[in-house]
Amino acid sequence: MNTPFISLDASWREANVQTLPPQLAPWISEPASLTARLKRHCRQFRVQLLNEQQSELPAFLQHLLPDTAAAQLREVILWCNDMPCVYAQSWLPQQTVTVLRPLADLGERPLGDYIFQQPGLHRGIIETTQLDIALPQLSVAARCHARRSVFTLDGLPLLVAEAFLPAMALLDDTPL
Ligand SMILES: C=C(O[C@@H]1C=C(C(=O)O)C=C[C@H]1O)C(=O)O
Repeated sequence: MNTPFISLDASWREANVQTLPPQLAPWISEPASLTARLKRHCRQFRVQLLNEQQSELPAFLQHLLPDTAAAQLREVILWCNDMPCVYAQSWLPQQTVTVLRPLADLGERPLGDYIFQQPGLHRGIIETTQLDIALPQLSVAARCHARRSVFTLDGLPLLVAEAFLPAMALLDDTPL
């Protein structure tokens, strides 16, 4: 079984804006596309693909994506102004990818640019946690706030998790 770069097995709870750090609260509670919000806050935005492969769904995720035998794991870094701001890990069940073919090989196209264009998109609750993120190739080793949601596209599920890296603190709060 191929494993993700980073395990996001932690104790997740429904996001409560009151308990989130003020600077990150708007990002963690953003109901629309994180890609779109990041693009509004940086001059240069890009997706670095770390990993895109068939993988077994980890046991701690099975309650979120029930009846998912096989899934595509996608791991990316979202870069803003040449700073690594978000590590994202998405799990795309085979039955979802079979129907929504563009999900099979997004490469460096942002997942959000696709799913938020689709009619019939529904976002489930936003859960948050804090966990240790180590990305030695990016000289990142920090305890980070993270969020995750299950989306459905006309009933087809996918799970998206995002960890906010230390460079988020360097992003200008005001949109450009
Ligand atoms: C779901 C979104 O897509 C973003 C882009 C991702 C990708 O390209 O893999 C993954 C998670 C998000 O940060 C979004 O924009 O909200």
